[in-house]
Amino acid sequence: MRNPVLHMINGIDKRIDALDWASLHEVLDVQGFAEIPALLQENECASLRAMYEEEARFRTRIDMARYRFGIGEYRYFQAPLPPLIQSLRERLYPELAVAANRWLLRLGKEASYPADLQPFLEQCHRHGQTRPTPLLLKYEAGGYNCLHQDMYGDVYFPFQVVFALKRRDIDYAGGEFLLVEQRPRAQSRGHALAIEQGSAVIFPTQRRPVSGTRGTYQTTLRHGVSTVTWGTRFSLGIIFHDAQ
Ligand SMILES: O=C(O)CCC(=O)C(=O)O
Ligand SMILES: [Fe+2]
Repeated sequence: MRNPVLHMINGIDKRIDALDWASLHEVLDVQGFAEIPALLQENECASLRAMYEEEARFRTRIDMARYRFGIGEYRYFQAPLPPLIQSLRERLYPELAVAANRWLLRLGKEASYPADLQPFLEQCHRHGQTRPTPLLLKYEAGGYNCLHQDMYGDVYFPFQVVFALKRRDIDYAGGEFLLVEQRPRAQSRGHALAIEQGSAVIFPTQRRPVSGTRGTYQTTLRHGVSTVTWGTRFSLGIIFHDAQ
């Protein structure tokens, strides 16, 4: 177990390095998604929530009902990203790129994801995807997010990460993070994840490889949020590919 005092004083970079990545990789390979326990501190969650009201930080605001995406609102940050979010994106990327390349190999494909975020973003930029995608989401009672995928152009990274920024059953109830896995020629399987404040889920953007008796096949995943029954739920989405 990590020393809780060290955990408090260490910056986010050190906290990410100190995660049990061996077990996260194993869990990702076996079940396709993995929970990261308490990575953000309470004051960090509070400061991220407070940013929501600072209009100048965002490039786009989406009223989900308008597009029939659900009920709630989200805002995409504009460049330059706040340092905490930049660090999360930069520091989570390299481990997830290792997993992404391992998944390509399992499918008999060549490893193609650069080891670091910057060259990956340059690939996005060459495809006209230049707008940053990290976002804050806010749902009031009655809010929800329909099952969806977040691809914003030809280039996309196969993992994304979502952080809960409010306390379950104290600040809000319901609002589980949903993942539905569509299996070829079989019924879909759903997962409802109750994420604690400061914790996160790593999940596949689009597909994941599954090893079967006749080799490796792929399932398709969609994610969303179940109805918030009371209170306000805030979350932070870290998407690694930029948008068109
Ligand atoms: O609010 C949530 O937990 C869902 C976030 C989401 O859709 C995303 O990060 O792409
Ligand atoms: Fe999403």
